Amino acid sequence: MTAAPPASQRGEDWEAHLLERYPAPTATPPQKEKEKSSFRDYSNAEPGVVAFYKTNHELQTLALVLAKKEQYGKLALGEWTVWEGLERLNALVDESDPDTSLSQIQHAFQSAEAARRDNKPRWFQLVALIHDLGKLLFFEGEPQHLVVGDTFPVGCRYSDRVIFSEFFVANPDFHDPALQTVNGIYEPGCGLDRVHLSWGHDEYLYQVMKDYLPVEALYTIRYHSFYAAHREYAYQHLFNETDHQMMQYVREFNPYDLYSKGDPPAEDDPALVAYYKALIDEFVPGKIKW
Ligand SMILES: O[C@H]1[C@H](O)[C@@H](O)[C@H](O)[C@@H](O)[C@H]1O
Ligand SMILES: [Fe+2]
Ligand SMILES: [Fe+2]
Repeated sequence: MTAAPPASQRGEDWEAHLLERYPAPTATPPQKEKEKSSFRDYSNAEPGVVAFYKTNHELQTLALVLAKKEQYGKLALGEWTVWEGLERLNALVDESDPDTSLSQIQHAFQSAEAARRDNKPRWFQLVALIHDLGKLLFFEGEPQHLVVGDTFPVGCRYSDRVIFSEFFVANPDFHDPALQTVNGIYEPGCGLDRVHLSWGHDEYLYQVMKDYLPVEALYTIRYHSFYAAHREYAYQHLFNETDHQMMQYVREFNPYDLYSKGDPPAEDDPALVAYYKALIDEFVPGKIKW
């Protein structure tokens, strides 16, 4: 492997060298198709996954979500590059996820490589790489139930299409009639932008990336964990026209997030790293506020 030239001298030659040294993977591993139904099988989930959702559903109240939005919306944690963020994630294993016990940086590469293999646009590949980066809130001291897992609206009736919805009975909001009508504190058709989802890595990373990425990318990041909506078609009464259109991007992205968890982990290859560092620099160069 040739050592990377300094950033200022990396032109087309360097890119060409990378592509030659590290061509985009071509064939999708054939065994993946038949395994699709075995992902997100919560009925056979480990006790840790069930315990995670019990805590998550009990503690994520409207009041807590508003407080976390206020706290982290200031982006006052520090300044670092996206790559540094990815490196921070390396030590995290997601307790809510029945499908992977790899580190999050491996998941980031698997997802991004799957997108690259299918020749998805550059912004889509970047989303695949960084979509879970908000999980670094865990390293700022947040417990996993405020960082990972599926998201759901707070401030209105819980849908039974949210996984483990039986656990909502222990949430204080469940016993507040004003928060348990179909629309709750929202106007029908108000649009998801006005709806507060349970706090976690999606909303946080959306806030961090707001000024850097195209709207399709931001929307995908913000709602990728909202399975009740993008997979189960719940909460449509809160959607506006934009949501109906934009949710297609989330649905298009989902297989690259979910099914890539069955792919072999990426090799430790400097050219792979260089490819993704260049991709990051294209959209989010240098240090940004977190
Ligand atoms: O367990 C997973 C994991 O935490 C993902 O990052 C999140 O996006 C999914 O919605 C969740 O089910
Ligand atoms: Fe995620
Ligand atoms: Fe993910």
